[in-house]
Amino acid sequence: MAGAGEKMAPALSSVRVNWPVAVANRVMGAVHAALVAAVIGHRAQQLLVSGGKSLVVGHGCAMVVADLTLLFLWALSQSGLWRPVSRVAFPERLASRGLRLPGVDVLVVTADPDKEPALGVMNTVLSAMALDYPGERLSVYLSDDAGSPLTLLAARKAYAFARAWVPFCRTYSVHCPCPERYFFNPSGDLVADDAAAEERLRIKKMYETFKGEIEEACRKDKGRWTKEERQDHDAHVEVISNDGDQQELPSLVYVSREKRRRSPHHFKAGALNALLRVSALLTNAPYVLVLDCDMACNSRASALEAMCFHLDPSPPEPDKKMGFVQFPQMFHNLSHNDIYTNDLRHIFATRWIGLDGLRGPLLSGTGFYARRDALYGDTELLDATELARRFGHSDQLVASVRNLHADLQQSSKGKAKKLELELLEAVASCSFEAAGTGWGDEVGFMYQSVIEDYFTGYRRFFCRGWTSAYCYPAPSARPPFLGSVPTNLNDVLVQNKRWMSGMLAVGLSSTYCPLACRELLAVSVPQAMAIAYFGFLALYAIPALCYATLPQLCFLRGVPLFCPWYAASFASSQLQHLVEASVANRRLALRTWWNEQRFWMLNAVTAQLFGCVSAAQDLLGVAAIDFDLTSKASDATLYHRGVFDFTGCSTLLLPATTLCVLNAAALVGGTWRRMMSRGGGFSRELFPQLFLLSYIAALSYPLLEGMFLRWDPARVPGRITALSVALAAVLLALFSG
Ligand SMILES: O=c1ccn([C@@H]2O[C@H](COP(=O)(O)OP(=O)(O)O[C@H]3O[C@H](CO)[C@@H](O)[C@H](O)[C@H]3O)[C@@H](O)[C@H]2O)c(=O)[nH]1
Ligand SMILES: [Mn+2]
Repeated sequence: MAGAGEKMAPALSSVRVNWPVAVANRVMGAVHAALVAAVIGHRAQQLLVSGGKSLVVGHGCAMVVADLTLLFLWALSQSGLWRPVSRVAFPERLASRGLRLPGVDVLVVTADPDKEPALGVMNTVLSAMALDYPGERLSVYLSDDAGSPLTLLAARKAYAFARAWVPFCRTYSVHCPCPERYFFNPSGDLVADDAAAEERLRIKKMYETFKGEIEEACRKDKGRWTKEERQDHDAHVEVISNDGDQQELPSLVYVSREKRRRSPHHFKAGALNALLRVSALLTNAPYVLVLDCDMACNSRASALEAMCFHLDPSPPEPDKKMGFVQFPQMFHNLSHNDIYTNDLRHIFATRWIGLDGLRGPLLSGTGFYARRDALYGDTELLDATELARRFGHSDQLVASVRNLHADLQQSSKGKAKKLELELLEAVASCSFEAAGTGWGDEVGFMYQSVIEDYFTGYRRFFCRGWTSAYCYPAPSARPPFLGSVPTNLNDVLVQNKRWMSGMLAVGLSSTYCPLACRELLAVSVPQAMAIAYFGFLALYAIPALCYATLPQLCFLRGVPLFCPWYAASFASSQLQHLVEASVANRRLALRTWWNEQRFWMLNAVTAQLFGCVSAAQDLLGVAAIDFDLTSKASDATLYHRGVFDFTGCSTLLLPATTLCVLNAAALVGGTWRRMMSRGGGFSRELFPQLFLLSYIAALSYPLLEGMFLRWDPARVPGRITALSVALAAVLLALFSG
């Protein structure tokens, strides 16, 4: 701490706790906890006085399990609401500090030129090259897992275009570094004077030519490469830039690691680790920015902003050891009526802000600036033999690890060294890791989960005492990065299933369960809870299944299931949800609330349910979890009209459609039976069930409509509808008495 009177340099960032929201969250949390305790107490009492009547006991026990699971998940989720904060970075103060900016290696990953069109990937590459950062300290590495000549060709062309684009962005202080968006979707980023306008037109023409060429090449390339060729190819590294006359331009390096069908490639984490090694040999920057191929920079400021947190020697929380600075995932193709809740509001506009007030948000796969040495783990005291064992047998690589420590603080590395291509390709080969190195376990991005971001953030950073910061833009500021969301239901569910199974595999792992991780519990219990919450998220499938069957079957038989406390705890959980969504949207967010309720229910009995199944198979060693790539090229017309697009939906949707038919049938059948019964009408005790069934019917209307009222090609596939009706009929016949 500076003594009184001592002049302190202005801080590079500030942090403020949002107390009104924190207090509101805590009060609502306390009320909800009390109400749920009352529900569970009441249920237990009912079971005790039931005298062992088997029906009541059966239903009662299932509902207790459902409610305890809900309570467990809810309790874990609360730490992300406890202390929301907002941060501001002051990059303009960096210059006055006289700090040397460290090098940054940008790691961009792509895997499939059909699902990830080359033009989009190149826009991401170009946007990173145009970041507001000294060109000689910025390098962009593109990993192409398909080893596609098209992507390599596109990268060469992109570099040629960057020679005009990057200087243009710098000269005219362009805000949007992504050319496609700058030229065709400008948002307040047009240059004013004539000379600038002329230059803009010239660059735009160049961009159009570049775009035309890429699109033409894509057309020619379509279908030329088989899946087998993409899974089986040599390593290829090409330093596209690095010529003498372009000192100021960031270098661009194309890396296609070797892939062999027999050798596990560990998906994105494997690709990132190959990039870490190649970049260590060439530029060895102390910081890396990771970008998915569809997550383009939308502001040029993020690199300097991130450095405000990494470099500030007197941050507001001096004990923090900043491992990475995470920016939110935001998306350019969101619909106003976001029926698939693609904006991930729950994570990026709520939980991460809350976790930032504890020890920082979780690593989110893309849009983060991380310290290379933190990704490497503790290496400072290791001797040469141990370094070679962990990092692999490359003298140059081991030397780069050593150098990293020598000058982390002063390092301004960036210019690529001249190296033999064989050296670079050797570290990108399958055999390099296969030789029993620590990659994927002790070093780099971790392999044990397909959700490499979640797992790496947790094990590599938080367990080892590193913290993180969340750089969420002010409402008036440009989103720092913009990615793309899947636009049909099947893609969304497949993506969610991967997340759910990957996270649950960590949650259920006897070695890695966050609630049993001593290192983590020692630094922060709330953070362990938050990490565990995501690790167990898929378990929502269990209560969802109970709530989608038991109340329905009991309603048909006229058996009441809920006490009045249920209504109160249901209302309180809805209120919490509405407040969360409204705080995030800065207005009463009824539509967001409704869309999220609906998608939550749908997701629970599809992606989360199948996520549980694949995590269980993974644990038992029956089948490994796969990384199904998300398509970035699906038709978005229906999504933008707010209509569910069921194209391609498969068995993944079946539980949802079956349960929705069951619910509708129970609602109609149960009401009919009550009306026809002697004395007619409902007993008061059945009202909560009547309400629940009606609520579920309203939420699942798009499914019912997609099965029975739509005839367009994007309706629920006929065989899924037929199967659902048959399954629901069997369930009703078996259990409705
Ligand atoms: O074998 C692979 C598989 C994927 N990728 C790349 O990984 C990125 C993410 O894949 P995507 O299909 O877009 O997955 P998403 O579900 O959209 O990604 C989310 O979920 C991932 C974890 O499952 C995180 O890594 C991502 O950052 C996060 O945005 C893309 O650039 C892919 O090209 C590879 O390089 N190699
Ligand atoms: Mn993606």
